[in-house]
Amino acid sequence: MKRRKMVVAAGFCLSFFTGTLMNLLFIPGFEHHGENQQQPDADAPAGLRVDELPPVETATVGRLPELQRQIRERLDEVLRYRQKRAHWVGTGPLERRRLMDLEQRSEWETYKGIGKPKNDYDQSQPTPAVSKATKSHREFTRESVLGCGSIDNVTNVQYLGSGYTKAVYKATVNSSFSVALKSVDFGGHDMENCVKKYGSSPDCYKLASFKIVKEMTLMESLQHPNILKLYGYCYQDNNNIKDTVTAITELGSPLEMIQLLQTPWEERFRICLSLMRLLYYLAHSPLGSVTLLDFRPRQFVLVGGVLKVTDLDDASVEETPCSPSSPSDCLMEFPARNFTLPCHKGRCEGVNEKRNLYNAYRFFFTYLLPHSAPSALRPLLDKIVNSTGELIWGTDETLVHLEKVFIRITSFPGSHSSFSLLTEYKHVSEASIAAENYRCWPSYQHDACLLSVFSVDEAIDVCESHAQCRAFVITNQSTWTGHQLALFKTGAASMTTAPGKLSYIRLGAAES
Ligand SMILES: Nc1ncnc2c1ncn2[C@@H]1O[C@H](COP(=O)(O)OP(=O)(O)OP(=O)(O)O)[C@@H](O)[C@H]1O
Repeated sequence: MKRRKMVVAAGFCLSFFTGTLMNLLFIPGFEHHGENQQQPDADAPAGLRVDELPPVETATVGRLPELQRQIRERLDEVLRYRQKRAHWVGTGPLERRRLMDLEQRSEWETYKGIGKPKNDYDQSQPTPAVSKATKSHREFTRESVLGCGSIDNVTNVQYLGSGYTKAVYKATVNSSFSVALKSVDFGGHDMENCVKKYGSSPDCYKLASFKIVKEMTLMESLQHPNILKLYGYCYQDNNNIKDTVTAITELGSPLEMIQLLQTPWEERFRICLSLMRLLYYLAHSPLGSVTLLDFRPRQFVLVGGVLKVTDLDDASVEETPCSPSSPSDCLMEFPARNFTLPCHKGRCEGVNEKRNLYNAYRFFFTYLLPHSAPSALRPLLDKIVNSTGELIWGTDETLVHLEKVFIRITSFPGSHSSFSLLTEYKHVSEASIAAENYRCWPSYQHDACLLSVFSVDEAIDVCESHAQCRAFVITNQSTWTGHQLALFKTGAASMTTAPGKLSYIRLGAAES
C-alpha cells in the first residue's frame, strides 16, 4: 500500500514539471523507443529501477526455470483463447494483428508478439493515420483502434485504482475522449513478490504482463454491453524493460458497495439485471462457459449506471474434471456454504455458471435486490434471492425471472400505488417549486426528496406516506426504466413558472 502511494506521488510530482504522461506515471508503455531514454529519477520508487536491482543471487538462479514455466503456461493459455476465438469467427482488427504476429514468430518468441503490431500494416486495412510520434513499429492507429500515438499527448491523467498486478489511470485523448489506461504496476505486489523470489525484473514483468494480454484477448473475444470495451493498446520500451504493454479501455467508475446501498432501488436493480445479462452471456460465450474466478465487486465498474466487468485476468473456461466415483471432485466451496455438483462426462456439470451465479448472489443480489424494493415485487425478488442462494436455478432461469421484474417495473405502477386521492390535490401546469425541500431515502438527490414514480397516483401515495410532504413536482426527467422523477416538497410558497413541469399541492396545505 505504501509502495502504491509512492508510485502515485512520484507520478504526480513528475507530471507537474513535465506535463507528459511518460514522465508522469512511469506507466510502462509511454517511453518512446529510440528516443532519449528516461534517466533513473531520484524520486522514482525502487521497484521501477531495473538498473538498480541487486544482482541475481545464486539461490534465485535455480528458481528461474520455474518462472519460465509459469510464463510458458500463461502464454499457452492466451494461445488457447486465441485459437478458440479464431475458430469461432472472423477476426477483428486487433485480433487479426496479433494473429499475424503469432504466425510469424517461433512459439517461444510469441510472448512479446502478443498484442504487438508488426512493422508493416495489413494491406487489406485502411492506411492508419500515423502521427509524427508514430514512426516506430510500435505505433498504429486506426479510426476505431487506439494505439501509442493516441496516448502520447493525453491530458487530465488521474490515478483510478490498482490491484495485485495492475495500475489503472484515467486520461483524456485528443482533449475530448476519456479512456482508462491499464498497465503492470511496477510497484505492485505481483511484481514486488516475483522480483523478490526470482530476482529478474524483465522476466517478472513478462509474467505479469500476460495478465493484461489475457485480459485484452478476452475483451476482444467476448463482446457484450456488460464487458468493458478494449479501444486499443500500446507496446513500448520502458527503461530496461522491452515491450511493456498498456491496454486502452473504456472508462468506468469503480464500484463502491457502500454508495450502492444508498442509491435508489431502481438503480440497484439495474446493476443486478446488468450482472445477470452478463452471466447469461458468459455461460453461453463463444469461448465456452466462462467463470470469473475473482468475482469481487471491485472487478466491476459502472459506465453510465450500467455494470461492466473490467478485470478479466482471472476468467477461466476450464471446467473442473471429475470422476463419477468421486463426488468430492465437484465440491464447490464458498465461505458460508458448499455445493456438490453432478459429474457428467468427466466434467463437473455447470460448474462455471454456478460459481458465477452463487457469487452474484453473495456479493450483489443479497445486498441490492430486496432492500427497499417496491412491495409488489417483493415475492418475486425473494424468490430470485432464495433460488440463487440455494443454486436451484441455473443462469438461464434466473435471467428469465429478473427480466420479468424488469417488465413489471416498466409496465405497471410501483408498489406505492393503492388508491387515488387526486381530488385532494391542486394541479398547476408548467410550474415548479424552487425551495421547500426535505430529505428522504433513497433519493436521487442527497439534499432533496427526488424519487422515481410510475404515475401521478403513485406520487400522491408517496406524498401521503411522508409526514412532511405538502406538495410535489413531476419533473421532466425520467429514470432508465422510463419512470418519471418527482420532487417532494414541504410546501409550495416558492412556486415558479417552469415549462414541462407539473406541480401538485395538497389541498389544505399552506401555500404561503
Ligand atoms: N476501466 C476502468 N475504469 C475505471 N476504473 C477501473 C477500470 N479498470 C479498473 N479500474 C479500477 O482499477 C482497479 C484495479 O484494476 P484491476 O482489477 O484490473 O487490477 P488487478 O491488479 O487485476 O486487481 P486485482 O488484484 O483485483 O485482480 C479496479 O479495482 C478498479 O477499481
